[in-house]
Amino acid sequence: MGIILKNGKLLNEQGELSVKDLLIVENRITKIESNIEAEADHEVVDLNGHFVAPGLVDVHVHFREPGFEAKETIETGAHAAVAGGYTTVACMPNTRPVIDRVETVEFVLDKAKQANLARVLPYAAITVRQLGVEHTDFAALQQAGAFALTDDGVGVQSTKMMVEAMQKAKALGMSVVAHCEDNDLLPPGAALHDGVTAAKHGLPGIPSASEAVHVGRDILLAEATGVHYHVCHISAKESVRLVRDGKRAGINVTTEVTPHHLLLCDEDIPDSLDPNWKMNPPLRSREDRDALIAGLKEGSIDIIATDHAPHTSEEKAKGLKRAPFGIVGLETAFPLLYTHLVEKGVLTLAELVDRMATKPAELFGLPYGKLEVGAIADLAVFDLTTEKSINPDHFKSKGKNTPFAGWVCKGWTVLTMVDGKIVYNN
Ligand SMILES: NC(=O)N[C@@H](CC(=O)O)C(=O)O
Ligand SMILES: [Zn+2]
Ligand SMILES: [Zn+2]
Repeated sequence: MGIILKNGKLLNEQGELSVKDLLIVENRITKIESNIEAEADHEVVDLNGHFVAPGLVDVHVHFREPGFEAKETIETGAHAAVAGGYTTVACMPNTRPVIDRVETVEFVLDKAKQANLARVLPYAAITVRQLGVEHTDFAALQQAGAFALTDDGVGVQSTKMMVEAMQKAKALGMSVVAHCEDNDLLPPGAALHDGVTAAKHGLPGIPSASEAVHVGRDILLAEATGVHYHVCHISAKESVRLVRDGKRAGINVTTEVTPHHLLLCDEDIPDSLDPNWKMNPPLRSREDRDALIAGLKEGSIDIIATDHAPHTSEEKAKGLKRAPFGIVGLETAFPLLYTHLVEKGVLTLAELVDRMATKPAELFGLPYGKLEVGAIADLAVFDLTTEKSINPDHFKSKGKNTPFAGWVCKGWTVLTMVDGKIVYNN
């Protein structure tokens, strides 16, 4: 019994690639060797020298179910995940109803089980209906299987609500994950960063301080409460500076950055102001983008998360001001980052895998993200040589909203395995 994955290229301790076979028995990797002899009851899959990585882990996706199934369902989202090499994703609670009660957590877990593709771990909201007024029942939500606590989609405006959430979360050993945005600093109708592109088009802008003020506040509250505090989709250089300083002070703060904030800046937004370039937080300045890359490289920024935010084409056709914020990311993250960071020498392949699989699992105490004997068999195989351009029509996701259409990349998923079962085979 078992599956032999033959002729895969794996990273060794020195960060070099070497050809190996893997034996998977039930849901574990039981052997990684140069040549594993197949026995009669082994299924053999030839990987043709493609790159084998631990399955990617994304702690920030929006799967829209319940309530917004036209944008995405848990099944289509999970399909997009495995098509992108992701084996575990954590989905955000800004659904309708909000994931703020036990029944909704159970609903998501149930749908994920039915889809039987990626592992889908639901966040629970910090506040009822994400209105920022009353805490949810953290203990009950944790018991039901909530991954962590967040009001992603909106910032927790009240300092009192945030500090008390941190105190309760700390007592339960839960992480607090924050969309950092101070609404007092937002001009009405702002869709772009308060920078050159907004100015060029005479538009109001979203200032970096609207993010950084919350990052700073919450790091101080994390210090006071001792909770694990994680910053969502960091975008501004000021925020990176605050996280770096917090880490130096020994505070338990971690953060994620998206592929789009690493690869794009506001100067890249086309004059058409296509709403596929509208997301929250917005693409900031070139300097901000450079600070994010440096932060990721040095470890001030811990991990990469996509903030996969599908919306319908109708919604995105409403023009910059009226279209919703958000872009999809699951099916393009690895090819984009492999091509534009690894091939250009900004990150090593080992660093990319660390930031997309190993570290995200580690930060949240998940038993995944490692490719070694004894590990749970969650893995992804990528083709690092064939070039293909990004075509949203080919996405498994219902969301086609991406600014990366037409970008030519390497690093496309060949095969994804979750818990010892092949769930995607291209
Ligand atoms: N990132 C976005 O632009 N949009 C997200 C919300 C969020 O992540 O804050 C969404 O739910 O669409
Ligand atoms: Zn957010
Ligand atoms: Zn989000």
